[in-house]
Amino acid sequence: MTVTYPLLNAIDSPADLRALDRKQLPALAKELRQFLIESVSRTGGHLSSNLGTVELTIALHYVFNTPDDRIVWDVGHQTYGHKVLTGRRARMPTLRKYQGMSGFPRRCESEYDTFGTAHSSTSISAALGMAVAARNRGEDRRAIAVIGDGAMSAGMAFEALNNAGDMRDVNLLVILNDNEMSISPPVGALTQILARLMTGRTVSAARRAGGKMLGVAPPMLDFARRVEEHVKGLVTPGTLFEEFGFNYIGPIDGHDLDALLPTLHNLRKLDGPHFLHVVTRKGQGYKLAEADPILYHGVSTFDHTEGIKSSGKSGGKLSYTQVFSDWLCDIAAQDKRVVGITPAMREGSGLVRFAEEYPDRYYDVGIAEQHALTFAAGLAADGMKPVVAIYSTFLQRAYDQYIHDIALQNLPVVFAIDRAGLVGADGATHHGAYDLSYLTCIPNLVLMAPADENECRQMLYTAHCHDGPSAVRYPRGSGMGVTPDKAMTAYPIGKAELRRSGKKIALLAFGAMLKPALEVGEQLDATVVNMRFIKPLDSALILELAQTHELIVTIEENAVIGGAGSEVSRVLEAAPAPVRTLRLGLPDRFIDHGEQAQLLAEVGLDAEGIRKAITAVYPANS
Ligand SMILES: Cc1ncc(C[n+]2csc(CCOP(=O)(O)OP(=O)(O)O)c2C)c(N)n1
Ligand SMILES: CC(=O)[C@@H](O)[C@H](O)COP(=O)(O)O
Ligand SMILES: [Mg+2]
Repeated sequence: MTVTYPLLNAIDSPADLRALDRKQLPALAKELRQFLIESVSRTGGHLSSNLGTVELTIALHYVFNTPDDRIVWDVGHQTYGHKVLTGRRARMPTLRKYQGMSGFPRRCESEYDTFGTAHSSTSISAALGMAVAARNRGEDRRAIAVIGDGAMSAGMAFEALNNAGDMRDVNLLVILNDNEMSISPPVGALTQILARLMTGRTVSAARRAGGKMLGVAPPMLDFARRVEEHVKGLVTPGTLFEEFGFNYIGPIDGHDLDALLPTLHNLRKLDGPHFLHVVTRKGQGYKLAEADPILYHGVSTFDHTEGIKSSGKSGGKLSYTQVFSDWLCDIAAQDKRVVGITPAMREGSGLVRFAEEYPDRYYDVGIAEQHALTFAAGLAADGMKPVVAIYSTFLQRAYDQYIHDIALQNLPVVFAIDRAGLVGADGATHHGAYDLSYLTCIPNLVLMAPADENECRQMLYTAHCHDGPSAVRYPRGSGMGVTPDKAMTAYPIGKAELRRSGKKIALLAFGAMLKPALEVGEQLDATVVNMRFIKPLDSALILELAQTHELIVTIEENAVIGGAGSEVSRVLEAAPAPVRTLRLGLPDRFIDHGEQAQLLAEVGLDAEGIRKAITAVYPANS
């Protein structure tokens, strides 16, 4: 059955939307929701968050004069409706595809994408900047931050609230999109405060208590009422946000246009900082996503009439994440000191099984990477063996905590760094492109990159055995398909593995780059080394190869600037005679979204690209 979208197909900009009669908006919402289900089921992407913000997106573009009024979408994974309504409906089939539309707002993509997001909790800071710019230039426009309850748990959001609440003459609207859900089940005290408000448990409990006292003398009843008001004042987030200097409104139903439109119209006329609390359901309008918003948070292509089939191993191979998941449970069984920590990425980082088997040793700290690391440092300082499971890109947010709280104190924290290298569809904001550069320069770290799934398991064990900070960085998805050995054996620290002996050229491969390096090594009859350790490097082997080869090539899926190759060059300074080097890695530019294989080919890190780069500087068989 072909679905038609008469209202949606007539909207090429918010001006077209604003020309509609408001009575047409519920029908538009129905069309937009169905369009998103159809489109995202064909391309993959973020689904349940987008379904939960259909009415809010329509209401915002209907009431506010976008793009003059600025909307900043926190995380930005919920902006597919925004993109459709701002002239990009026809581009939805290219969503997150190579050279197609981004899955997040991007300033270069549209004037309606006022700020690039994807890492969470930046929207209030950015919107405040825009609001101050408007005030300083005497422009009458509004800045609106739309932030989820998960993103609200990050310290940066409160830093911005604290700063904004002090600026009475700035027109800023913060909209909390509260669906009681992050990617994993909600955690933290803020969740409790919001939940209490929304269910009204505390207030109605006080009211019931008051009711029971109906039979008693009026003074007591009055006292009960005062208790209720006091309790309500204490627990409502309105108090929390009003203490920050905001005028708190809500909670209102974020799917009810009859509530959203008048509220936003009124707020548009008010000056100063305001905080609107809307309640939505993640996955709204698609029963399967409503029932499991986490499963439908980020989806691959699927048949939306049947829903997602259970996601097992990809193509029969274990993913690196699954290797980590199994290892963590195995090491936890052996060592009671082991605890697992995630900053709100239980599913993505592979902690679901650990959370089920070791609930009292599992910590989801919310979207709070900085806190996650120093929390781990505190645990390690007092004899525990914390394992922080974290995406490479999100580790960037906790860089000083890594240096100041863990490395400087030489504390035994294990980092399981997932999504290292090019991640694919999420693009430039999510590639794990820099961890080898930003970690190698810090003292006290043992830093490893596995060539396959078995090495991943053994390296995690090596990290566990090391008495100091240690990290294993591995890519998104599966590896060579090598089944991990059940037995866990620690590698000798700083020792590489010679995989092929050849002539003249030596290829030093880091991590998953071993696979293409072996292919090229065969073609060029080159020596191939599985380096295993980025820190400490196997300097003895490097210097030995320098004396028997004419060209040393390093290959890493990390920025070539400051990466593993730079460290090899530094070791070669001690070589008795100079040797030619060639460093291959990610170029000094941001890499957009696409399939991982497409992106590796684009940057010349597939076998063909590596071979071409070598023969360009060192003609084959010369
Ligand atoms: C700094 C950072 N850490 C982790 C993530 C991964 N992440 C993407 S969406 C999300 C949950 C966001 O929850 P919420 O703000 O409530 O939005 P919802 O998905 O519920 O609409 C997380 C943790 C991120 N994007 N940025
Ligand atoms: C929006 C966000 O940051 C996460 O949803 C991220 O897209 C998850 O990435 P993976 O799909 O690699 O787990
Ligand atoms: Mg949420």
